[in-house]
Amino acid sequence: MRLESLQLLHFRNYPHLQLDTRAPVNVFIGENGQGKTNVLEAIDILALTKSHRTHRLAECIQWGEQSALIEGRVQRNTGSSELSVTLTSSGKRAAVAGVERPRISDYVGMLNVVLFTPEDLQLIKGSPQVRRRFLDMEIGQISPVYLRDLQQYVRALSQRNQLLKSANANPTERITDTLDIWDDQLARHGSRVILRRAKFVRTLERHAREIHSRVSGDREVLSLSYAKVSPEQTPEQVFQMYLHELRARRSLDLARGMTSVGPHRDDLVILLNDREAAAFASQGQQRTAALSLKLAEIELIREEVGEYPVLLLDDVLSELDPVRQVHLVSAMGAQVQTFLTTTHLEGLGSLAGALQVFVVEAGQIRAKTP
Ligand SMILES: Nc1ncnc2c1ncn2[C@@H]1O[C@H](COP(=O)(O)OP(=O)(O)OP(=O)(O)O)[C@@H](O)[C@H]1O
Repeated sequence: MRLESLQLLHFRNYPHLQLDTRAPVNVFIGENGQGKTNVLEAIDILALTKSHRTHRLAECIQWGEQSALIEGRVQRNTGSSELSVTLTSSGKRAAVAGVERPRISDYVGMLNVVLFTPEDLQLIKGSPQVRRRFLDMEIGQISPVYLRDLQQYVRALSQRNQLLKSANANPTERITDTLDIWDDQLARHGSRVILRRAKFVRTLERHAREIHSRVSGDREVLSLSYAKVSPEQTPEQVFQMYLHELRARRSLDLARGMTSVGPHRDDLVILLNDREAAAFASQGQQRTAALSLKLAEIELIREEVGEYPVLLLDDVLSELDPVRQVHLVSAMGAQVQTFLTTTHLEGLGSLAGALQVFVVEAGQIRAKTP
């Protein structure tokens, strides 16, 4: 798929921007702080209605303005569509061809993106939260059902935690019956989230393993596992297992006033040659593993949705050594439309014919003619 045009209104440091982005590789070049990342952030929001930089989308509205608008035309095998996301201080609205989609899960997936930032190099070493977010963002864009299950899970979790806290503050309160109901709700939604993540991780592993073996020169085998759940288990089995764990930890949860087990605590475990990469892999090995996971995501989305996603690379080339750069660059262009930010064009020579270079300067962009 391709993002053919992008329009911004009062987004970050862009009062107004209109870009023709039909080229296979769109490069945004400029000094620091000029607005390169802002463009990728806008595309990320257009795709996912979320920003990788902030949870508070209102921060993206240009200072002094009331709202921001991101619009883009997406060309897919099935046809083209006009997408838009409006940000205001009170929330966000997403629309297709001008018609609002009140449920975000009915919007996400119209434009698929894989974003790779220097922070993604922390995927291996970072906290479990980073990896959970990675899973949620990626599964969310290929499965609207997953997004709904996750939302319902988060709601049930917050209710259960409130109940635990109030019981903790007031030990004489009888809450067993109510807690039984919330345990059931939590296990119902949570088991769907767990099973979907386990399935995603299994497919991701298949792609990542092959890519990693290539990038590491056949020296390393990458394996992934998630929450000790096998994708072959039935929903009922996972439900019973999770419910059992919730019951087993009930007194602990009551004492702590919070839920100690479930998808909000699970981790994606990444192994290199059967050893946990976070603990044992060198910096370089961790970078290779992160790169393999990102490239695997591209393949996985193609498998799931039938065409390649758009790749967004935020200042990541300069973070990789020449060997890893070559692997990343070889994924770009012909089939995978790519948007990247950089301060120099080094390393992109092989893509010369596919490049459209945009020069970014203080919230203004001009297309550089070859
Ligand atoms: N809400 C906003 N309104 C107006 N300007 C903003 C807003 N948010 C951020 N900016 C401005 O956007 C600029 C940063 O843009 P961006 O992060 O895209 O830079 P960059 O070109 O990617 O830089 P670097 O190469 O350092 O990453 C800063 O000058 C900042 O002041």
